[in-house]
Amino acid sequence: MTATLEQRLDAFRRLDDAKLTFARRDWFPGTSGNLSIKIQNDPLQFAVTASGKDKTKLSPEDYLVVDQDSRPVDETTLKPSAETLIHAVVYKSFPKAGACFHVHTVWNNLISELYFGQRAFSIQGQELIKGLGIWEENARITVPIVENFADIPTLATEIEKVITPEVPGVLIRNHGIYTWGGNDFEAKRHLEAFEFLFEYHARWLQLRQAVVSTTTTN
Ligand SMILES: CSC[C@@H](O)[C@@H](O)C(=O)COP(=O)(O)O
Ligand SMILES: [Zn+2]
Repeated sequence: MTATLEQRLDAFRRLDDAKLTFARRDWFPGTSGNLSIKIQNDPLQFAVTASGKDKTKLSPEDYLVVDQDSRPVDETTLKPSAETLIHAVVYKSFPKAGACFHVHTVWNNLISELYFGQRAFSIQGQELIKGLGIWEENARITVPIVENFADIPTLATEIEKVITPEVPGVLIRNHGIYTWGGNDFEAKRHLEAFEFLFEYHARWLQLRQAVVSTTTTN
């Protein structure tokens, strides 16, 4: 069964909302980023951003529906995001995922490079970890980091190997983050929580260094 017009329009409208919210935060520099919302599981179909668009704007040609092989369901001149395979990996790995968002920010890039040696970034005891749906006291989360392979099937395979249901995100080295959730509301909350944690940690390292330098020079 294929997605109905009503389901498509609902997914496109939700993508518009998420896209404009993230665009206001400058989370799509240089046309980077891609977003998807799942329409159905069996067979898998999801709405995804078209490749190379200015994601700070709305147009009638912003999204298309693709299948489990990341191929357009309808005849169209639009090209799905170059990274559609990664969205497909997320939906196939976690059938409860309903939306998947990808952004490039300075903070997620800095953290991905700083901790690439460990292939993971861990943080503990931050209130915003609850924004990831993890409510345990003094929780510690670990976000995997993969190499930024130019070959997207390779990148998608590497991501498939490291993503877990416990932490809804993966960093790509010097590239960006993929995060997901049960629906667009949850995926947005996860993305905001991750970005807060990355920025907090990077700024904390800077401030700590500044304090150490002042105390050692005085
Ligand atoms: C223009 S830099 C970003 C791209 O290389 C890619 O990483 C990206 O996020 C957007 O690709 P797109 O094909 O528009 O979905
Ligand atoms: Zn990207």
